[in-house]
Amino acid sequence: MKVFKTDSEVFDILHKEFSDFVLGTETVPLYEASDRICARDIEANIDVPHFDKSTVDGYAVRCQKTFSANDENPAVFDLIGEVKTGEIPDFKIQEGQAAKIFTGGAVPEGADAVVMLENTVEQEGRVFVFKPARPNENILKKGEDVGKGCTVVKKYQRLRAPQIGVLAAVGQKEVEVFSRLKVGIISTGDEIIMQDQPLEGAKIYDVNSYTLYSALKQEYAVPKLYGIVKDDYEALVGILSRAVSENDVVLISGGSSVGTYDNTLKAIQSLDEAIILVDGISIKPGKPTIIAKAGNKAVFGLPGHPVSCLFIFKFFVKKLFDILLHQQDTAGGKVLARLKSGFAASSGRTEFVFVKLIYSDEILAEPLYGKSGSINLLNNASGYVKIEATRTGLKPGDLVEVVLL
Ligand SMILES: Nc1nc2c(c(=O)[nH]1)N[C@H]1C(S)=C(S)[C@@H](COP(=O)(O)OP(=O)(O)OC[C@H]3O[C@@H](n4cnc5c(N)ncnc54)[C@H](O)[C@@H]3O)O[C@H]1N2
Ligand code: MOO
Repeated sequence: MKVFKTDSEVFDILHKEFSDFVLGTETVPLYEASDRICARDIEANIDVPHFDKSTVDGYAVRCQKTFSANDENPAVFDLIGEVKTGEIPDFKIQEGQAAKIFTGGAVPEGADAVVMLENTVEQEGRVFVFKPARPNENILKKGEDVGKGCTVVKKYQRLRAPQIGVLAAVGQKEVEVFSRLKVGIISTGDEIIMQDQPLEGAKIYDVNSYTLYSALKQEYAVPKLYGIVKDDYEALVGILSRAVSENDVVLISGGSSVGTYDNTLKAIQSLDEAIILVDGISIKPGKPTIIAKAGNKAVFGLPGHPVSCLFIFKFFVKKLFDILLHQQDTAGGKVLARLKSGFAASSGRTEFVFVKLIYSDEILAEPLYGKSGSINLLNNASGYVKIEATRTGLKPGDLVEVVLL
């Protein structure tokens, strides 16, 4: 008899088999690098700032003379010049001297503080300072933001606005990132048709190509459609081999359960260096899922039912992506919610129940009932609740963890 794997066994297999996957890299302009994954540690090759920088408009001085300054007894300085923003001053500040400076200007040598304009009065070549200033006050020291030689962005780090900002600050115009995963999508089944074909007999429109394509667009992936393949072993082998040669991961939906089982499984087995890692998972929905490795490529035989297909994508394919891309778990956020009504779970498998969240005084989770064939179930769902195989169900009022979709 066929032995079904548990969900945690499948996670372990994915880790074991795909952790050493080698990702390609490419160099992209920094403007285009948003959300990309950095391909190497990047060290700053300059200090930021690379000069002592004033953070205010005011006067650069040696601050000791200001220590006892107050409204009645200002410290008095001789104004000896003005710092042009963007230029390193060609003069030095001595005891008792001040130079006018603007925000972002380079603090002249000899000065150890900048007093804010608001705390001073300038009169006939002299500057009166009415408040004490501390050493380094209003100065961003050379290298204080980023020190030369320090790692600013790490390999596998996701580049968001702050990381892009720091790379811009150290003078990078482009950055080496990991290439997006190439993912092929194949739908199978004699009954599946494209939306521009007439809806005759018991044909149905292809949903899985669309849901998978759309879900992949939100991932670190480039989806490629290979169309609908009839229940024909030779045709499937042909398209599957091409898809595997052109992609890192291939997703075939349909034909994975017992009826047409042989086609998908056999087609995968026919691939060069194919190893079937998983053939059936003890979960609901998604039991008839196949996972295989062909060389260093991953192939998924996903259940045909649109809900099961998309759920397996979210639960296992996304997990594989996290492993390939060395990312922490990027599955949805979680919220605690109180069950609005109970439900029975009797399959003997780990069950995932879709729920709609209702935000009132507390967050309520309303279970959604429907079969895995009904895509509108997912359309109405906010997330899902996991029920371990050992449980027989959940009661109204139970506190549950909802993984958001
Ligand atoms: N005797 C058994 N029958 C079934 C079992 C079982 O264990 N024993 N498992 C059921 C479960 S659970 C699922 S899930 C489905 C999975 O079946 P397949 O992966 O073989 O998929 P198909 O039979 O090809 O299709 C199932 C269903 O989904 C529709 N479908 C398929 N592809 C698409 C698509 N691209 N877009 C929209 N809808 C699609 C297809 O027309 C079928 O209605 O098997 C159960 N049966
Ligand atoms: O796995 Mo099926 O997805 O339970 O409907």
